[in-house]
Amino acid sequence: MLEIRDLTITAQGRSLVQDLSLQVPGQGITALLGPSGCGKTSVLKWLAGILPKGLRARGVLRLDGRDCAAPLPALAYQPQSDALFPWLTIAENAALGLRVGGLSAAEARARVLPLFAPFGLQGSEGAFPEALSGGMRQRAAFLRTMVQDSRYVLLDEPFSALDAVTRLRMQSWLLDRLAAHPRGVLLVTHDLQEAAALADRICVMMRSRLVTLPVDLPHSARSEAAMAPLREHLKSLLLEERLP
Ligand SMILES: Nc1ncnc2c1ncn2[C@@H]1O[C@H](COP(=O)(O)OP(=O)(O)OP(=O)(O)O)[C@@H](O)[C@H]1O
Repeated sequence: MLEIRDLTITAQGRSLVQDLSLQVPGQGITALLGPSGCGKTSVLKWLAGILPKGLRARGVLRLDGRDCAAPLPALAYQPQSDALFPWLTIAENAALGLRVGGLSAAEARARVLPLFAPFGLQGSEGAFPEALSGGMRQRAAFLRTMVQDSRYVLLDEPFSALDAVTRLRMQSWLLDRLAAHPRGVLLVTHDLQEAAALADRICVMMRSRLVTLPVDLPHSARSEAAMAPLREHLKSLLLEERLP
């Protein structure tokens, strides 16, 4: 279990996140929703140990019941921007996390290349990021994150640049991958449909509290109609939060 306790993030004395406590179980998807600017990305950056200089944080991070400090090798992080290195090929970018983790170039390449076809990236192994569309770059960044063996994965709007069909494909790939290799995912998304389709629990960041909603229905039973009441509930929570 990954736990955040009483996290407060401030910028120039202004509080962005106030006393947030959040748990991410070691299996399944925890979706994190909230109005734009409520601090979701900042929470992920704090977990990843890369909070920008202008922000200050106070809070406790616990892994399996022990206090610890970011960055943790147990966490892989995919930022909102694809953060690919322009001077590396897509295959080299995709293999980077594994290389940092200690694999040789050949071993890392052997792990990432089989994923190029399911990710719709076949043929672009030797290309540089500037030659790819935004959606392709986002998939390359997703590949780089998911191919790592880390126990927890932090995903900041990983499918936002994808067209509807590719997004469904990647979401389905993620569920299959998690079924085969269980790990804990913290997924920041603005997409209520995505949260309802994927998450095992949904956390909504409100100004004064965090609302956590378990989603118990099996993924196979989550038709749009079946999930409509949950989406409406989420929508009303988010609309309520926007009121003055
Ligand atoms: N480096 C920084 N210095 C000062 N303020 C910052 C900095 N980074 C973010 N902020 C502010 O912190 C607040 C939270 O930003 P953050 O990106 O974490 O929110 P978010 O919920 O992820 O937003 P979105 O959903 O739009 O991506 C915003 O008001 C933002 O302007």
